Amino acid sequence: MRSPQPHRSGGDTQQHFQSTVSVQKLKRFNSLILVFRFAAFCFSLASAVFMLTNSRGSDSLHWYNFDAFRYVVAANAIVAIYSLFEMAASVWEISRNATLFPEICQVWFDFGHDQVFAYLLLSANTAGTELARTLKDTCTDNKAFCVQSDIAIVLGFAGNWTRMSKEASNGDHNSAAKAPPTPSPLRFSKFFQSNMRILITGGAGFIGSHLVDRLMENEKNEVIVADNYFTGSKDNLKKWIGHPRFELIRHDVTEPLLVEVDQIYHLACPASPIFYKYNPVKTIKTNVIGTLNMLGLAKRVGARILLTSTSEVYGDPLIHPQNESYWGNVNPIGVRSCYDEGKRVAETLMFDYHRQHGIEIRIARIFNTYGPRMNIDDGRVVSNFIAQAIRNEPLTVQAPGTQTRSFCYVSDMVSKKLSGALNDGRRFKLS
Ligand SMILES: O=c1ccn([C@@H]2O[C@H](COP(=O)(O)OP(=O)(O)O[C@H]3OC[C@@H](O)[C@H](O)[C@H]3O)[C@@H](O)[C@H]2O)c(=O)[nH]1
Repeated sequence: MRSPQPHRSGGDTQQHFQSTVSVQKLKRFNSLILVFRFAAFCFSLASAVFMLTNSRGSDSLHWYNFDAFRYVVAANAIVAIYSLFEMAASVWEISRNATLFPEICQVWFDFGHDQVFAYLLLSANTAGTELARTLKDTCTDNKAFCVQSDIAIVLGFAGNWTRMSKEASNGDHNSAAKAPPTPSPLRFSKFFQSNMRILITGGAGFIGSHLVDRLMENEKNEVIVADNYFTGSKDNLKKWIGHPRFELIRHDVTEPLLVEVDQIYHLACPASPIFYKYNPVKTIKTNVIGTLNMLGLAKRVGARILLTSTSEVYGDPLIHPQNESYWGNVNPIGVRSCYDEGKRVAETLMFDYHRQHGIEIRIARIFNTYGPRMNIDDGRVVSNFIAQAIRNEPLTVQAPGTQTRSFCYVSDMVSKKLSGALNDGRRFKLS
């Protein structure tokens, strides 16, 4: 089971995007497990107690004179005690939104061992049933333990059934997410502390270059920028060119990229309407094939990956402000669809790679960002207004004139939201 990182800070109460199973989903799932564990506990305990408290019957025979019945008591008592421990673990997990063990052990703890206990109960209760059947003819009122044994066996089978049902519920959860791919062995070396190698696609662009500046401040970071310079520019990165921890590659993300990195910030895509509408087919390719290529890379090298998505995944939203549970109102055939739908597919790919291959993902839906290094002819409203104001021209307000936007200054976007997003397990919201 892939689970969210324990909330170390415990204080992040915002609604978020996140890389893994949502906290609510985890809570629901752990609650379901708790119910199964409680049921198994009740049935097994009742079965064992039924046998142990059996003191009726004055004849010389008693249940403990028969191996099979002793086996029934022992198996049910073991399962009851173990279920008690499991229930305590469940309660702890639900209260902390966390899992008790590392991922691999957790899968075993949640499901793997259920079969062992289920078969223990099954074999014990089957043996008990066989014996009860043999004794049937000889069972009289004086041998009331036979009846109680039957009831205990039935309860034991019920315990077995709950364990098997819990195991069956694993299917859905297993598909929720796989364990992430293993990062490079150097990550865990005691002797060699490599730098964090970070790939930024679209790193020569407006937001990307600010992200480079921010990540280069940390001397433990090596930054590789891949950009095809369609809307980005080497000028944005000139202070880093030649720096030993920096590398700039002219590369189009629609082609595969073979690099060894620990983190990927996938920003590559024109973001301004006039640029993404210029070559819509290319825009879709960048979003779909480019994201596939980056996810393939993340899978191969075990890197975490962040996709910068957009507020445009909401299309022409019908609710304001948009929260993450809103799925949007998007025109699939409009002139902006290449970008809107492209980013939506990119988000889908991110989550499918996460669920299918365990890739650790982050998605940032960026709203309207402005600041230094924005192209003067970027076409977005802030740069347009500033350019028009400088030229003493009237400001153009496009129809209908009632539209609203959430604006964010680029350094806030980068320092508060993007740059740390791949370093911890916390989730985050962008607006
Ligand atoms: O000169 C202008 C330019 C734009 N506008 C209006 O201002 C609003 C904002 O438009 P912008 O072109 O700045 O861009 P948008 O907010 O639609 O999307 C932009 O910001 C969010 C990002 O995720 C997107 O990638 C980016 O396209 C629109 O309603 C637009 O019609 C004007 O009124 N005048």
